[in-house]
Amino acid sequence: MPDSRTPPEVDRAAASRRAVAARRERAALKKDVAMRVITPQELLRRALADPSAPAGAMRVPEFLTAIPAIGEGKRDRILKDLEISPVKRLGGLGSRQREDLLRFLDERWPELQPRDSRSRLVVLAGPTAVGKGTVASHIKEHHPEIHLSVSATTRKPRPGEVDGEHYFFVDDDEFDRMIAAGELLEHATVHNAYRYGTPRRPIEAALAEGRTVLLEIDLQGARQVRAADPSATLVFLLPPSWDELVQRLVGRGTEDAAERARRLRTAKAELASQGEFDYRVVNDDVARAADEVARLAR
Ligand SMILES: Nc1ncnc2c1ncn2[C@@H]1O[C@H](COP(=O)(O)OP(=O)(O)OP(=O)(O)O)[C@@H](O)[C@H]1O
Ligand SMILES: Nc1nc2c(ncn2[C@@H]2O[C@H](COP(=O)(O)O)[C@@H](O)[C@H]2O)c(=O)[nH]1
Repeated sequence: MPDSRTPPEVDRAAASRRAVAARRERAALKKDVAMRVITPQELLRRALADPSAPAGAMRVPEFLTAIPAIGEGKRDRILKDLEISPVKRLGGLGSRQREDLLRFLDERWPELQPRDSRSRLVVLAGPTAVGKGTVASHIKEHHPEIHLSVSATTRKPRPGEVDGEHYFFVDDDEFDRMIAAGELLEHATVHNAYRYGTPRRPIEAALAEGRTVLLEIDLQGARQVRAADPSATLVFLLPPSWDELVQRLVGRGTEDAAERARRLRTAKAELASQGEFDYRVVNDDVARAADEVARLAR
C-alpha cells in the first residue's frame, strides 16, 4: 500500500524510531556496566572512539550512576571536581575532560569495585607516630557513619586519654581473661612492651547494622584480621619520609628515648611489610589522608 504520509512526516517517524532504538541501546549499555559485563572504562573508550555510537550519546551523569558504587551525591561531586557540565554527553567531552574522566576511573577503580567481595571491616595500620591515631580521630569526627573500634590495652593512659573512649585500660589479669573468654578478635604485644586487643562484640554489632568498622591496630593485628577475614580491607599509612616520622615521634613527646628507639625498630620492620596491604596512603596532611582512608573504607 502506498505511504500516504508527507516526506517530513516520514522523516519524523524515522527519527523517532531511531531515538527509541538509541535509548534502548543506551539502557542496555548501562545495564552491562551495572552487571559488570563491561567496565566503565571500556564503555567510555567506545564512546570516545565513535561519538555517534549509542555510548557516545550517553550523558555523563547517567554514565556515572550506571557504576553501582556511584550514587547521585557522589556523581555530582565527581562532575564538579572534573568540571564537567551535567548536560555533556560522553561523545562530546573535550580532550582534557576525557583524560580527567579516564584518569579518575583508573585511579579510583579499586574503590568503585562492587563491595560484595569485600567485608566492611577495614584495618588502618602503619609505623609508630605516622599519625594513625590522628587520622582515625579525624575520621571519627568527620565520618560518623564509620564505627571506630576502641581497643583494650595494658598500657597506662597518657595525659588526656579517657578510659572507654581512647582505650579500655585494663591490667594483665583482665587482658588474660578477655583472651580466654574469646572476647578479642585479635591481640598482640606491641613494640615488645604492652598488650593491645580488639574487643569482638562491638565490632560484630556494628557490622550487623551494616556499618563500616575501622580498626587502628599494629601489623601483627592486621595479619590476624586478614587470617580471620580474608575479605577485610587493609590500609597502610605511610609517612612522607623517614625523617618526618622521627620528627613526629619526638615531637609527640610521649615516649622516653629508650621507648622511641624500640618503636623505631618496629617501624622499620612494619615499613618493610607494606606490600601485604591492599592500599597505601601517605599521611602528608591529616584531613586529606583521613578522607582517602574513609573513601577506601566505603
Ligand atoms: N599529617 C601530619 N602532619 C604533621 N603531624 C602529624 C600528622 N599526622 C599526625 N601528626 C602528628 O604526629 C604525631 C604522631 O601521631 P599519632 O599519635 O596519631 O601517631 P600513631 O601512628 O597513632 O602513633 P602510635 O602508633 O605510636 O600510637 C602527633 O604529634 C600528631 O599530632
Ligand atoms: N594489634 C593491635 N594493635 C593495637 C591495638 N590498638 C592499638 N594498637 C597499636 O598499638 C600501637 C601503640 O599504640 P599507642 O596508643 O600505645 O601509641 C599502635 O601501633 C597501635 O596501632 C589493638 O587493638 N590491636
